[in-house]
Amino acid sequence: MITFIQIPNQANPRNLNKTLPNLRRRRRRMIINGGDGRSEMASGKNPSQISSVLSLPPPPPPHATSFVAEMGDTDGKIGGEEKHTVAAFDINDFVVIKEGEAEILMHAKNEVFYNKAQVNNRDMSIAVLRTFISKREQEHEEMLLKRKRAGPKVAEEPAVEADGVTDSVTDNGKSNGECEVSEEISQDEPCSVSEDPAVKQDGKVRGGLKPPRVLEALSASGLRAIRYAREVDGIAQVVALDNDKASVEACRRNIKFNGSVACSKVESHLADARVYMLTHPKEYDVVDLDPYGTPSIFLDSAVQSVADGGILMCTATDMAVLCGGNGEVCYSKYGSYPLRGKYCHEMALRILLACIESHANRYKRYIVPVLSVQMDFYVRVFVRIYTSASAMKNTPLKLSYVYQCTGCDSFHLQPLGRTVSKNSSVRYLPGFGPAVAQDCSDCGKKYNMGGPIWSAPIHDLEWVTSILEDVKSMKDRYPAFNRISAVLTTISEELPDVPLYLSLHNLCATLKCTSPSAVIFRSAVINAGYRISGSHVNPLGLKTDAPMDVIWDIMRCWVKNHPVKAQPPDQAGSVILAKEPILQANFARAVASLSKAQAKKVARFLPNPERHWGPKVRAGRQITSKHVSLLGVDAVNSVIHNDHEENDGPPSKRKKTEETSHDL
Ligand SMILES: C[S@@+](CC[C@H](N)C(=O)[O-])C[C@H]1O[C@@H](n2cnc3c(N)ncnc32)[C@H](O)[C@@H]1O
Ligand SMILES: [Zn+2]
Repeated sequence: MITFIQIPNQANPRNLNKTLPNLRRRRRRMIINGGDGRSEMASGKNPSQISSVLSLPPPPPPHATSFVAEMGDTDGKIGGEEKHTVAAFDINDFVVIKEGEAEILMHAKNEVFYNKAQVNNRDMSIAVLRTFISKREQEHEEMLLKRKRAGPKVAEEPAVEADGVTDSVTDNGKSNGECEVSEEISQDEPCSVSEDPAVKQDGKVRGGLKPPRVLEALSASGLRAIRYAREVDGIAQVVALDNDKASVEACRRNIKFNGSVACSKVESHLADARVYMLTHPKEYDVVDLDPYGTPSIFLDSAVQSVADGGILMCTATDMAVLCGGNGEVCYSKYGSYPLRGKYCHEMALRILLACIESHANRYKRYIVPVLSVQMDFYVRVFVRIYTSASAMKNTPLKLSYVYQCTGCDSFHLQPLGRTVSKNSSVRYLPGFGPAVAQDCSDCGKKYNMGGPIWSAPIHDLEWVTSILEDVKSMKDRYPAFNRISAVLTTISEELPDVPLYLSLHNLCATLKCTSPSAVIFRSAVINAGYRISGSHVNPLGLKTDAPMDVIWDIMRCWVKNHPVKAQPPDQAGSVILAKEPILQANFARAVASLSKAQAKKVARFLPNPERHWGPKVRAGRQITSKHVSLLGVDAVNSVIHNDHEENDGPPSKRKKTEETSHDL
């Protein structure tokens, strides 16, 4: 049985109309090719299913019942020359999964990792990649202008990048997925990679700037790599690695299945990503790490493989580790101690950033985060990487330890370093400490100390605005449009310089009082002269620059009007309430107590689109009852009892999920 599964576009079902011209074009190609085109195989094997998804009349019957791909050997050699073959396979063993413009073949045995829920992750990455490409061009143009202004000598220099490659490319007049060479790629020809990685598809002249090369270091089925190649204009090449033979075979099959643009741009190699990245220093403008669980073992080589000004995109799904489930494990992997505060998901992002910075610093490099997202069951950060021994000295200013009270959850940050400026010179010194007394000044209990975390901004708000605008301008091209635009909207309103957030519910739990509404609490903070915003990480999270004693004073004033039952005197809440407030809180509604998005009723947080929207166990692993903590009782039962309708992947193929079972 062959099945065609399409990830629905949450934004607009009309997006299917966009697919029609492509399909018609492909169908034409199928006829030219004698009915053996790749995408048509699916329609050929099950015309009614394909047609029902795409509302087309049934395609002509195929004359082939199996698809045999000739793609060279899989000896793991790295380099573009070797022939890639995949053994003959029977199309009947596969289902076709469509996400964005990519279609991948998933084998019934499901030996290769695929998680539908990661569509949010892939869409967000595509959005960042598009913005990266346009910002990079903008920066290059500004640099050329600067050179020109600097004087004729410099201006006359050719627009050549550090490694001396220039390019001037002409348009082939076709967009991704519409390349005329479709007919030329016959099944017995190997997928070829563009000889010149500088060749661009969109034909824009970029004044000597090479189009970017992307490394998808942990590629599994190649879905992500293929989406990058087909959906993002201006990419020169995507190299997809995996150290698993079945994944590389699947990736090569999928590259071929996706037609000429994928074939000309995506290369797949069997390789240990760590070795590959180490041996390709500063070669990739974009490096994407999307591992099972922790990325920690890949970071040292990844930061070396990114070109100057390039971008590293990195996922971590070991949230239990990053959120303090096992502090010592987190320390061994990331070099930071996590705390189990309500803000732990943001702390996870900041631990990952601090860890990447620390690896970058080893090579006189440093990071600039452009977007850092906690979504679904993982964190994903997008950081640019630069080399500068002097800029690197600023790192301790961007890191802090966190003191968190064991009684009332008040938290305080202590930066690792500080600077003293005298005339034009700057001295770098250790931070002053301790930032807090031995016992909590609010409730008298001890502090736990965590970190160091990245305490500088985790997003570049100009980037966030550009990404959001770009996403909105092509909403039909993002299957997860609703979700990613909601996340980006919330991020765009976050206070950029406040590292962690408070939980209003947690404050009230400490005092055992009823909760003011978020609007009333936000008004009191604003009326006291401080700033406050939401957090994309938690709908109940509140970021503010008001110090903890002001926050507690506001709550003391609230409790005066909303009294609580008497509690034992040694409890943190009782100690806090025993003090008279210094500040008299004003709860009158402040104009800015609702964010712009809230005022306009723009979606900021969305529920998961369906059940079991979560991580998966490692490819090929059998789901057993021990995965309950990761996947939930329903999901495990549905797999154990073969209840395929409950599953969000291909029937009986849900055996692959993440090893990180224990990680959530
Ligand atoms: C979570 S999956 C990647 C999913 C993929 N990025 C996507 O979006 O669908 C992780 C992949 O990393 C591969 N992998 C694990 N360790 C590796 C290593 N040292 N080098 C290369 N690949 C590795 C695994 O075989 C697996 O296919
Ligand atoms: Zn306390």
